[in-house]
Amino acid sequence: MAKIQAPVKIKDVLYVTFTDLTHEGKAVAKVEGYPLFVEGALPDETGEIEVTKLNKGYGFAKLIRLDQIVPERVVPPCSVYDECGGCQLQHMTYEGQLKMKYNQVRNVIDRIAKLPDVPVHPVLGMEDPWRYRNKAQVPVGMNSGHIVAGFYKKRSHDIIDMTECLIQHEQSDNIIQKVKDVCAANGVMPYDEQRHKGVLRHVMARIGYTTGEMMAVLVTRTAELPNKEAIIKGIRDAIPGITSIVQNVNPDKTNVIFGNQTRTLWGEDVIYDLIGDVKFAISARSFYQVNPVQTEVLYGKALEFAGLTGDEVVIDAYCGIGTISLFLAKKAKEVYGVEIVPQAIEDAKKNAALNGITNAQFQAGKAEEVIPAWYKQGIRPDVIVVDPPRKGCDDALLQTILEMKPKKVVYVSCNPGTLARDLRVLEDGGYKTCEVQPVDMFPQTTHVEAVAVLTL
Ligand SMILES: C[S@@+](CC[C@H](N)C(=O)[O-])C[C@H]1O[C@@H](n2cnc3c(N)ncnc32)[C@H](O)[C@@H]1O
Repeated sequence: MAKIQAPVKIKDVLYVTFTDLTHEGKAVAKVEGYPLFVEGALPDETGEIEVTKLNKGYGFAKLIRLDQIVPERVVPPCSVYDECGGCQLQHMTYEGQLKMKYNQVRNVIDRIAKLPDVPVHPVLGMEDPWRYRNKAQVPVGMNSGHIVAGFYKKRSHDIIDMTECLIQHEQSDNIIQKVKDVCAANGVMPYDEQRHKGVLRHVMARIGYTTGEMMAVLVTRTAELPNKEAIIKGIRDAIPGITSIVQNVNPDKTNVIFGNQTRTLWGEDVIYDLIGDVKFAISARSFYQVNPVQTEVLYGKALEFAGLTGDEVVIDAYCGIGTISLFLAKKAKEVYGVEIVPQAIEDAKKNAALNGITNAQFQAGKAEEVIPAWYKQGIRPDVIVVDPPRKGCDDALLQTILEMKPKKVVYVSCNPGTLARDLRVLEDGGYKTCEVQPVDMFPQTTHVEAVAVLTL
């Protein structure tokens, strides 16, 4: 194996100044230009670190002590912040988080898209950046004779028992605790991953943010749920207002949470929620945005950027359950949505019907294959909205957009790096990026979404 060239050795203890924060929330300390990534520090802080791992071109170190700290540093309010790994920025003020996310987007728009003159607006953050998630799913296990439910400890499958998660809706905490207690009281054994024995594997809680409807999902290894009727009664008694209790069966030895079989034990098969004035039916397995408050902010921006007057043909590529399509349909002449997951397309069609929307059509398939076929059939969109997964748009789709020449492209992105890469392709093909608006969908974590608008 080639020897790694680095100016430091494993176990070296160094005094450093941190200069930057990576998109994963790790601080960067450079030694003779060689970057070391360190958890728990912030830019401009100084302190002692111990080198733990060396790679070609970069390494890792652990923080021993901080010497000078910055005003952006706060005490993380969550008691299991260091162990859990679900949040990465709780040790930073919310203002500091928004500034960091802005820099992240600005940086790639400058460096990768090569658009230093394009305005990137300040990040649209939340008034209250806590308790925003509408879906919680946690593993269940046994620890010292007690049933525990919580999150996997960083880089392990040890379950941290927790009674609250500060980014989850309060009712999700309640549902998880009560389901755990009721199952324990009725002799339901938690799943033992090592021996592939036991019953209860995961608990999921879903909340309809605007309707207050609540769903509890028990993921079990066996189809049979011991003391089923007592469990249903126990959960209903313990959680007044619950509207749906569902069982999902996953008999496999796997890290995948859900199995293929889902049945409603009591109540409704779905809960409902609203984004703007569009109603969505959400089943146990449906994909649905997890931060409903900021989803409305993000889609509101996409709608504003699309500038619809009612006469436009719109394509929504990577449409999921049609959230953006249905949000736009009320202001457009026609909307065509395409999505790779057939079940999501079924949900999109149901949600269109639920809202009496008749000018939205949906097709299952790859955006990069379906949209060129639509083009051949003579469909000429005025606006194309794309909301791809983290890897960004397929190049074949970008080339089709350049051929179709819609007046506007609205790009919704969960990964600034691939957004910037794709903006460059569209710019080289003749589009102009007018502005970029980052939106904070996931406070306390390092993720940032952004929406950009391009015109011809
Ligand atoms: C970031 S999500 C956006 C979902 C939706 N716009 C929303 O806001 O709920 C990206 C979606 O793209 C879908 N997807 C991934 N690759 C795809 C492809 N090649 N063609 C079409 N859809 C794809 C995923 O299944 C996922 O639903």
